[in-house]
Amino acid sequence: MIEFKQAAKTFRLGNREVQAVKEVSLSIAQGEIFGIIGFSGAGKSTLLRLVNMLEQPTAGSVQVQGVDIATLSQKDLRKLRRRIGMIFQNFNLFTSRTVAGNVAYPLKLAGTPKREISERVEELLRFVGLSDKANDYPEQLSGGQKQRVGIARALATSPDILICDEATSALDPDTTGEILRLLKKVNKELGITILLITHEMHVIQAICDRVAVMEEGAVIETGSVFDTFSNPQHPTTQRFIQSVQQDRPSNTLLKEWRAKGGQKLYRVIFKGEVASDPILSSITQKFGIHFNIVYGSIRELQEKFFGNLLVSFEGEVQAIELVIAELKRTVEIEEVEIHES
Ligand SMILES: Nc1ncnc2c1ncn2[C@@H]1O[C@H](COP(=O)(O)OP(=O)(O)OP(=O)(O)O)[C@@H](O)[C@H]1O
Repeated sequence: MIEFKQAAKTFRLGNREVQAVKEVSLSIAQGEIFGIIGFSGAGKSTLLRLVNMLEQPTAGSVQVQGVDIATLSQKDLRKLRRRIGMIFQNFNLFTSRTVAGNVAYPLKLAGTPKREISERVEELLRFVGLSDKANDYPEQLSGGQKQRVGIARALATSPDILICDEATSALDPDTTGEILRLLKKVNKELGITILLITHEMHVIQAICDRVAVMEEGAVIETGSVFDTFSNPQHPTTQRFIQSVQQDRPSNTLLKEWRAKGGQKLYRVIFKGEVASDPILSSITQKFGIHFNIVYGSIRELQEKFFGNLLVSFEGEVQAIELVIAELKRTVEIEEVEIHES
C-alpha cells in the first residue's frame, strides 16, 4: 500500500545539512494501522510529508499502491492527494466556516454537485457523532469535537489512506480515548489504512497493529505491537515502553526489599495463551514451593494477554531451582538485578 524504499530527506540550511530522514525502508499493508513513534525531531513529520509529496525525497522513493509518487503528473498528484486524508494535532479547521462548511470544503474543491455534498456531509457527521453540530463554528466546539470535524473532513473524499499527525497530542486522556476509538472505527468499518505518528506510546498500544520507532531520522526498530512491547530490542524502544508500562519498581523499593531480607526476585514474562494458564501455581505446587507476586501486571495487547510479573519463591533452594528450570520451558524468566546506586 505504502512503501518507503530507502527514502531519505536532507534539508539544506545555508551551508548546513539536516538529514531529517535517513534511508527509511518500510512497507505499510492495506488495512492496517501503522504507528511511527519517536521523540521530537526524530523525523516523523518529514516522513509523513513524503507520502503525499508535501516533501520530495532527496534519495530513494515512496510508492503508493505500487506507483512511485515522484513520477506522477500534477493532475495525478492531485488525484492521489484526494485518496489520502490527513488530520493534525491543531485540527487546522477553517474558523470562518461552520462544521458542515469545513466538511464540505474538500468536496467543493473536487467539484461534487451541491445535493451530493449535503448528503455526504450529513452522512459523515453522523459517522463521527456530530450531527447536531452541523451549524456550529469551530470555536464553539471542544478539542475532541474539533478533531471529529477534522476526521469527517479528511474522510469526505473517501480516501484509502488516513494520515494522522499527532492527532491526539492536544487532547486530554478521555478525549484521546474517544478519538482513538473513532480512528479504529474508521479502519474497521471503512477499511481505511491508517498511518499515524505520535510521541506517545499509549497511542500505539491502543490502536496500532505495527509500529516503527524512529530516532535521528532512521527507523531503529519495527514490528508488530505485541512483539515490540513484549520484547523491545533498542534502548529507545525500551524507554518508550517503560513510559506506559512501569514494569519495574524503583531501585529504592528493591533495595528496601532486600534489606528486609526479601528473597531473590525473578521477572516472569507470559505471552499469549500461557498468560491465562495457572502455570506459576501448578509448577510451584508440584515442588512444594510458595510464590509471592511482588510487582507487575497482566494486560491485553492486541487481543492477547501479556504478563510481566516480579515474583519471589520460598522453599528449599534446590526445589526453587527446579521450579525455575521448569518455568523456563514455557515462559521467560530471569533474575532481577538490584543496582547498588
Ligand atoms: N523544512 C525544514 N527545513 C529544515 N529543517 C527541517 C525542516 N523540516 C524539518 N527539519 C528538521 O528535520 C528534523 C526532523 O524534523 P521533523 O519535524 O520531521 O521531526 P519530528 O519527529 O516530526 O519532530 P516533532 O514531533 O517535534 O515535529 C529536525 O531536525 C528538524 O529541525
